[in-house]
Amino acid sequence: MTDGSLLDRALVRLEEAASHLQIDQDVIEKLKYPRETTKTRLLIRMDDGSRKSFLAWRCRYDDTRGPTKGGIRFHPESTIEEVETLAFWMTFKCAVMNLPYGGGKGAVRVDPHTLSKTELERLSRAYMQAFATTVGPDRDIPAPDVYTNAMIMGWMADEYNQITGSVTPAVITGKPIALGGSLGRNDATARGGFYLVRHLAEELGLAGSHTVAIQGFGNAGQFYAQLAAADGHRVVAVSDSTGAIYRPGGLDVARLIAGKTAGRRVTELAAELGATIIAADELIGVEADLLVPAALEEMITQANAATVKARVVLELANGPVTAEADKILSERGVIVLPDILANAGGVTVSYFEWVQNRQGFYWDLEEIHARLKKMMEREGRAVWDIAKDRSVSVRAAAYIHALGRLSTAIEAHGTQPFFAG
Ligand SMILES: NC(=O)C1=CN([C@@H]2O[C@H](COP(=O)(O)OP(=O)(O)OC[C@H]3O[C@@H](n4cnc5c(N)ncnc54)[C@H](O)[C@@H]3O)[C@@H](O)[C@H]2O)C=CC1
Ligand SMILES: O=C(O)CCC(=O)C(=O)O
Repeated sequence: MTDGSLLDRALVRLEEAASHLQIDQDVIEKLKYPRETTKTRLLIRMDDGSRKSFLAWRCRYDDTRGPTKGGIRFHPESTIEEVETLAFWMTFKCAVMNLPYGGGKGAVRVDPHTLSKTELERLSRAYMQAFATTVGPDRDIPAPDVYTNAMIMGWMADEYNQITGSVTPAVITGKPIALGGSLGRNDATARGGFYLVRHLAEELGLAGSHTVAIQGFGNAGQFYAQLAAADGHRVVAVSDSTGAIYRPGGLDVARLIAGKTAGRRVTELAAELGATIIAADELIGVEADLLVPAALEEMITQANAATVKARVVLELANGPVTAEADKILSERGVIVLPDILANAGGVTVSYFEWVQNRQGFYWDLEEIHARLKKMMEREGRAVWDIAKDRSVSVRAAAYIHALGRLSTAIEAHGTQPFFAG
């Protein structure tokens, strides 16, 4: 952990990108602060009849390029600062991909694993009751993030419809297919990263079969493992919040996923998969060509960056590499494909879901995959070219790419006052 808040540390990337562009200072001033963050307490009835309250937030960081968009996280350590930083990253992610959105994010401070299904449903519905006037298909569109999923999005969509007396599927994305969810949203985050790596494989030195280590084995991590294994690569290490396992010859991904789906920890699967249990942090330094952080922020830091052996880091998580770690990795020739590009497949297919909801006409899976691939390749190539032309990191290039679009939009809005919360 380094100085300043998580948002201060994230803003370093904005300042770096700004130094490469002729940007009006007003643009930077606008992007340095969240436009609006609402905090509330959700009071829900527990199954034993008691009442319990949970802190909850929704941040609309910047809506210059369109309604704010971003997931809702349920995590015991969520903070307002984390929500605002995640919303800042969403602002840049949507701009990198040229999606017609600004950035937002939400969270509830809760460990959802301690709740029964009915308590979880009451909490999800309470979140939507609290933020029903914040969200809206033209205002702010939530989606899943850590420890939330399609079922929770379905409850929230249903609650919104009951409150407004309408059927408005475009208010939230990542819904169950039966409620207007899009085909292909489930694996979109991983698939976007997978398309990016495949497109840049030659440049990254990853052409042909390679080995992969994945930190975090949830939505993003599991689907990445599945896609990589199906493409002939070896997944040699994975971790979850309780530990990590390693097998240089490759793990049986199908059995791993089946085990996790049955509620087991990765370490509980080690023996039957012929894998060794290693310390969670050791996963960062295992022998693998590609390291995929797919858990939480600030996992690769000054303290462990020098142990990374991979030649490429694909950030499926948001903010997994600190600025100090970035520097160490860059000095060691490790290429980092940054979160605002690498994990943008999720929000891109969320955008497709919103478009389909609004037009009332649904695409087949081939069309979703083809559109996602095209967009990841187009924006990925543009970012890569900026990195080469300007001799900057891929992260700096992604911020430059996004900031160009954001500043054009902010300037096009003119001198109207804006309000920062
Ligand atoms: N789900 C989505 O569509 C998107 C997710 N992301 C980001 O991807 C990351 C993962 O999100 P999801 O896969 O959706 O969450 P998830 O809730 O499905 O899975 C999270 C996984 O991380 C593991 N984990 C938690 N703490 C850990 C730790 N300290 N060490 C190792 N593993 C740990 C959990 O055990 C779980 O396996 C987050 O940073 C999220 O913001 C980014 C874009 C879209
Ligand atoms: O799918 C979305 O709208 C947002 C996903 C998200 O929260 C993220 O990309 O971090």
